[in-house]
Amino acid sequence: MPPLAEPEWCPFRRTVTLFRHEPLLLDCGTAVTHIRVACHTYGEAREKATLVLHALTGTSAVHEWWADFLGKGRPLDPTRDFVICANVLGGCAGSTGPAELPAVGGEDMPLSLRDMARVGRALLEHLGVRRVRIVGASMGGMLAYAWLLECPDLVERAVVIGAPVRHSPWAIGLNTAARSAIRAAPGGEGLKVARQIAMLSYRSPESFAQTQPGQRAPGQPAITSYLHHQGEKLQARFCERSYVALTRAMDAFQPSDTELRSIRTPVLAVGIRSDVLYPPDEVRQGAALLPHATYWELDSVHGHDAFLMDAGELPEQVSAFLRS
Ligand SMILES: CC(=O)SCCNC(=O)CCNC(=O)[C@H](O)C(C)(C)COP(=O)(O)OP(=O)(O)OC[C@H]1O[C@@H](n2cnc3c(N)ncnc32)[C@H](O)[C@@H]1OP(=O)(O)O
Ligand SMILES: N[C@@H](CCO)C(=O)O
Repeated sequence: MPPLAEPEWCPFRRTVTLFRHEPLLLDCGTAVTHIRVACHTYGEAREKATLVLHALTGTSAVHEWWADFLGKGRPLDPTRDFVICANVLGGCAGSTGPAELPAVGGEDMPLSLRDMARVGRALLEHLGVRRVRIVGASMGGMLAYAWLLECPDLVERAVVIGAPVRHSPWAIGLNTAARSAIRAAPGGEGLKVARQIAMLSYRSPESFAQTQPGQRAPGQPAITSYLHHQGEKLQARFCERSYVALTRAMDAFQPSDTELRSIRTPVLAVGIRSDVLYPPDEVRQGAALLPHATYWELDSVHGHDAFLMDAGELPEQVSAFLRS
């Protein structure tokens, strides 16, 4: 997606790239140095900030993918708040990626969501931020739970949208099939298939019945050319090694009930009525383990990706929770 023009309401937007030279111990037992973090900030720097945690293929450029949420009078309001979003460790949008980390056992270093939270803590220290409210969706929502476990001293409130407290066999299975496709056809073709599998889980039968009915060309169902197009789009903008690293980190995120019950921070957990990847009952039941979680459900037919494409009343709900 080409960069959008700088919005008028956001005079302080900038990109910061942090280099952390001190060693950081990762969950796999390896200490890494020279970690790079690419981030966008919106609004004037303050000690208290709102941290946005992006989804699997997202970037730190929130203004490019979450316009309903960022802006004056919106949940992420740079005229009132210091808003930060960083590309995750292991991503491919400016932060240190798998190819830049040492291999472990001949394979790319395994990364965890807690490792990503630790890198985030270093970023906040660099920016002079002492307290955050966090908002994450999808992988970013799981990462929010990792923050609550890893950095409870920093987080005041958390909004978790369309995300489970741990990855289910169903979600791991989908990722397993995606990684098998990448392994079977490295170099880009497998990543396209991985995206096709993922897109089926990001929407819903009803969504596709509405948006992709009939044929695109004689003999070609619309959904078929749609999935091919989505595969091509991801292959053009994403790295297969990051895809493997990030999906592995999500699959490995398995906090115990006891750990989740120890979270004292107020949480708003949002389920999406038609989400087949993380069904709303799973989101609600997981959040119920937390002593201070409330649940709200977004009524959309468009499945998991509704937080990006059919947010409805979600921005108002998030604003109300963050400001309460
Ligand atoms: C909290 C977070 O961090 S979320 C992270 C944000 N994620 C990202 O920014 C990256 C991920 N982005 C996305 O997943 C997407 O941009 C979404 C979900 C926001 C929207 O998906 P889109 O692909 O833009 O929308 P949609 O599903 O309607 O598809 C539209 C595209 O498919 C094409 N298309 C639609 N139907 C068909 C068809 N039958 N055959 C071929 N092409 C088709 C359209 O022409 C359009 O193409 P273009 O994007 O090249 O212009
Ligand atoms: N469609 C979004 C959400 C996936 O969880 C993405 O590609 O990152």
